Parts: sequence; C-alpha cells; structure tokens
Amino acid sequence: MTASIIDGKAFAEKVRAGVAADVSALKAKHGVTPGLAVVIVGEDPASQVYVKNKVKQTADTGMNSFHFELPADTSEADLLARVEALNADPAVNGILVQLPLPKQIDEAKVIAAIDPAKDVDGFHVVNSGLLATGGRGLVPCTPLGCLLMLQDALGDLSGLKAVVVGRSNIVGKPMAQLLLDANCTVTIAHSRTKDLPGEVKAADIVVAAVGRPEMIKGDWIKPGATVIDVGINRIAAPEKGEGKTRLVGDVAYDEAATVAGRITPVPGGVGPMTIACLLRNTVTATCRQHRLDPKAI
Ligand SMILES: NC(=O)C1=CN([C@@H]2O[C@H](COP(=O)(O)OP(=O)(O)OC[C@H]3O[C@@H](n4cnc5c(N)ncnc54)[C@H](OP(=O)(O)O)[C@@H]3O)[C@@H](O)[C@H]2O)C=CC1
Ligand SMILES: Nc1nc(=O)c2c([nH]1)NC[C@@H]1CN(c3ccc(C(=O)N[C@@H](CCC(=O)O)C(=O)O)cc3)C=[N+]21
Repeated sequence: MTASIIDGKAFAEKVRAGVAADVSALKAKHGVTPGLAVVIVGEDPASQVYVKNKVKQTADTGMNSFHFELPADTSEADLLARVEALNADPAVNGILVQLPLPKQIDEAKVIAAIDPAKDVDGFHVVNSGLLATGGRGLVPCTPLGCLLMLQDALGDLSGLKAVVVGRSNIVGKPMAQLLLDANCTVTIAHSRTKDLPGEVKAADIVVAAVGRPEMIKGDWIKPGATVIDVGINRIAAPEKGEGKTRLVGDVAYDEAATVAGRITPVPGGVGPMTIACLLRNTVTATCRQHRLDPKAI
C-alpha cells in the first residue's frame, strides 16, 4: 500500500482564506479589525523564522499584526509588564508568547498572566480546564489543526482507536482530549509506555508528538492507519552539502508511507495548519470580545 498524502499546506491555505473572508466581514459590517500580538524573547533562529511566517500570514489575512522582539536577558517582570499592557490594549485581540522562554523566566507565570479571552494558544488553565470539561474556550492550535485534518480525511471519527504519542500540555494532552470529544477510544503513550510498537500497532489513528527524529517505524503501523506527524526536527543533511540540515518528523516517513492509508508530510503537514489555526483562533477571540457570533459575522 502507498499512503495518500494529507496536504497540510493546501488545507491551511483554505483555512486562511476563510479567516480572510471573516476578517473582511468584521471590518465592513462591524468596524472591527482583529489584532494579534506575537512576543518573542531572545534570538533563537528557528523561532525567528517561525515568528516571521506568523507575522506575514497574519497581515495577509487583513488582521493587524503586532510584533515584539525582546532581548534574551529580558527579566520576568518586564515580560509580565508587556503582557499586562497587551491585555489592556483593546486593539489586541490575541496574544502569543513564543515558547520556550529563556531560563530566568517562569513560563507558567507568563501563561497565567495572559487574559484567557486573548490566549489564542489555548495554554492558560482556564482554556485547558474548559477543554477538559467540555466548555468552549480557545483550543491549542496544533492539536486543533490535527483534528481538522483528521476529520477532513476520515469524516466521523466515532469509535476509531487513536494513539497519541507524547503527553505535553501544548500538544499531547489537548490532542487526546479533542480525540476523546470526537468519540475516539484514546490511548496516550509516553516515555514510560511499556510496549510502544504494540500500542501504535493497535491504532487506526496515530498522532506522533514526541520530538525524536523518525522514532516511529513503519512496521509499528497498522496497515491503512492514518498517521499525523507533529514532530519538527532539524537534522544534519550531509547529502545536501556540508553543514546543511533538513526537517524530519517523529515518524520514519518513507517506511510509514508504505503501510499507512494516509500520512502527513514534514514539512507541509501539521506546521502550516498550526499557523492557520492560530489565525482562526484570533478571529474567534475577536468575535467573543465583541459579543459577535463567529458563525454569523
Ligand atoms: N507542527 C507544529 O506546529 C508543532 C510541532 N511541535 C513538535 O512536536 C514535537 C513534540 O513537541 P512537545 O509536545 O512540545 O514536546 P515535549 O518535549 O514537551 O514532549 C514530548 C513527549 O514525548 C514523550 N517522549 C519522549 N521520548 C519518548 C520515547 N522514547 N517514547 C515515547 N514517548 C516519548 C515525552 O514523554 P514523557 O512525558 O514521559 O517525558 C513527552 O510526553 C516536537 O518535535 C516539536 O518540535 C510542537 C509544537 C507545534
Ligand atoms: N507559544 C507558542 N505557540 C506555538 O504554537 C509554538 C511555540 N510557542 N513555539 C514553537 C512551536 C513550534 N511551532 C511551529 C509552528 C509551525 C511550523 C511550520 O509552519 N513549519 C513548516 C516548516 C517551516 C520551516 O521550513 O522551518 C512546516 O512544517 O511545513 C513549525 C513549528 C509552533 N510552536
């Protein structure tokens, strides 16, 4: 079998077109322009590229984009003051503080300081609590993007067996929650799982969010299963020349593609959908802040 490719890049373009249409309706009918603030602390080159993409795509949909680059030695107090200022600014509807943060800053404190109504990452305990109890908060972008691709590829997910490999607060746990809400039977695997290949083999849906290059092998996958690869790992690529690198996922793609029914590539899979969902969340947050129904803008 050769898996069909789930084209996250093309899907993300569709999502962004929907966002752009909503933004133009918000402007024309309600005089509201959504605004997204992205805060980055320090100069990690990978983060810089990613933030640049976000800023450009935000502006492309017609939203206001506010971009703050703070030095690597920024104090926790200064970052908290910046977040407070953004919380108070009515032109800012969404706030994203790029993670990880330098070690002098307590990430949990910063996330807790963001107004939950503007927390477009969905990382605040109010939003994770709402997700865990069936409410309608803001949902983390990466798992939301994965769910949208799964529903687009498979339709109703009811009764399917899903394994999520990884249990981070930003990907694994909210992903498992969304799959549970979609009526999957969900297993969450992690570094202490006893028989990881066996757990993966049992699943109709595999979501890999481990952060280990090509760890999930082709012969672990159930024939015909749908594989969503969240991992973004930059590895050395001597075949491209000295000092060159390339991106790979957490799944051994070439092997897995001979067994799976459908698979997301890296790059061009989950990554672009994450950014599209961030923009979608910003529109959702804007509508709620203005007491508008997002379905009837
Ligand atoms: N495409 C996108 O938009 C995004 C991609 N990512 C990528 O997704 C990946 C995961 O990110 P994130 O969740 O933040 O990572 P974390 O490092 O926070 O979590 C990794 C998880 O994988 C588990 N794990 C580690 N090693 C193993 C192993 N050998 N076997 C089984 N489980 C293991 C860990 O288990 P334990 O809890 O026991 O330690 C942990 O739960 C990374 O590659 C990251 O770059 C992340 C965010 C967005
Ligand atoms: N507060 C916060 N929220 C995040 O959502 C967040 C974060 N911090 N820190 C870092 C991770 C990582 N992440 C990515 C999103 C998109 C791509 C993406 O678009 N990737 C392209 C490739 C980009 C390239 O070529 O380098 C792709 O997969 O096709 C990558 C990584 C969001 N994160």
